[in-house]
Amino acid sequence: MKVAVLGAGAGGAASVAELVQAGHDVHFWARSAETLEPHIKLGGVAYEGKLGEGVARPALITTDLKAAIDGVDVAVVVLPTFSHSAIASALAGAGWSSSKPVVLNPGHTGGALEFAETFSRTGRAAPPVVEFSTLTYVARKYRPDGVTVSGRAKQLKAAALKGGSEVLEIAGKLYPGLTPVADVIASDLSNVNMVLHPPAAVLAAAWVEATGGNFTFYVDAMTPGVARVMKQLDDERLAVAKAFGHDLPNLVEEMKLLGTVEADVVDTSDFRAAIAGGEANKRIKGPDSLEYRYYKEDFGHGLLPFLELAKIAGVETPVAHSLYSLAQIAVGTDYRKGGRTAEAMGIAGMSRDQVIQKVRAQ
Ligand SMILES: NC(=O)C1=CN([C@@H]2O[C@H](COP(=O)(O)OP(=O)(O)OC[C@H]3O[C@@H](n4cnc5c(N)ncnc54)[C@H](OP(=O)(O)O)[C@@H]3O)[C@@H](O)[C@H]2O)C=CC1
Ligand SMILES: CC(C)(CO)C(=O)C(=O)O
Repeated sequence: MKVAVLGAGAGGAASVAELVQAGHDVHFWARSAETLEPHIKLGGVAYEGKLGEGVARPALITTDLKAAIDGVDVAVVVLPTFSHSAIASALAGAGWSSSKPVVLNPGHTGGALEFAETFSRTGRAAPPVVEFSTLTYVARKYRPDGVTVSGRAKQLKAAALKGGSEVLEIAGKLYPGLTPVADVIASDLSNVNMVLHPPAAVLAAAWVEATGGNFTFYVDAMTPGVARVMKQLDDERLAVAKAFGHDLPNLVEEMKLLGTVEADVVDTSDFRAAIAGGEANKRIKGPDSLEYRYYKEDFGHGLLPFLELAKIAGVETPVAHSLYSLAQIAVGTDYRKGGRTAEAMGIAGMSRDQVIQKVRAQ
């Protein structure tokens, strides 16, 4: 397939590596010349880890969005989710067709809804949008022209707004291992980062500020108290999902499907042991400051849309509220500004049944 990969962070670089290896004709786009320059110099993306080792050479590397999407069958957005609205506007402006699929890898919580809402506000019908519940990789860019991939999701939840099974099939050809779920609310609420990051982000904020993140986030900061808060937050997530008609696995079971908790873990209620024992995440350091995406993205584009969905479903979520409020104060921000509100997702004022109807209408 002819694919535009939009984004040159760790996820975008890993995607280029996997898609080029699989024989797809890849156009690699990023907004800044500075980020792309090392890749242009190398002629591609150096990769190591779960995808093997080598240099993946896409057909085109460019900051010109029009050139990147010219003639492609599908666009894959591999960017922090706080940029989904900006990329939706940019794609609409660059002439993206309303009939060609866009894959959000990941969409996290509310990605497809926000993307479609922003695109349609430009006056054109939104294209089919497929969202993944999380990124297909655990990956970091330790060098400017390359990526280290320590995990590749085994089973990953995905759903589409418009186009249904047809566009999910296209996404599945690009990224084997997708598990289609009933609707985007089910994939929204399967976003593990929304549960995995906020408890330690808030409870270990002093540690982050004092050390610049010199501790392991999923081992050192996965203390018994953090794990207890995480478990309660996860129960709230499952309750909201249930109110929308979805029986979802708990966080540890979901991470087992992804492969970030080891397959032989039996006690899925012991969050601390299961998560700290995961090989893919084990060595990942804490955030270097309160500016890191765990503080921005997982609140403004994680817990915020979650709280909006919980409100619509009429489910109490005191732990999510507490973490959200404390993070706002600690970070000194208002997550609603530019955040994924109900309005941004195009579901403001809707009842639970109206939301279900909206996401299931093909
Ligand atoms: N990495 C991982 O292991 C995991 C990541 N995820 C999620 O996957 C997504 C991608 O993650 P990852 O690739 O690691 O993120 P990165 O932090 O590596 O991505 C940074 C890139 O995003 C670009 N960017 C930021 N804002 C915009 C914008 N408005 N328009 C265009 N480009 C933008 C930056 O561009 P520039 O260089 O110009 O600043 C930069 O190149 C995130 O949602 C993340 O939470 C989920 C699970 C695991
Ligand atoms: C470490 C990981 C992959 C957790 O699974 C993550 O969520 C991230 O870096 O954003």
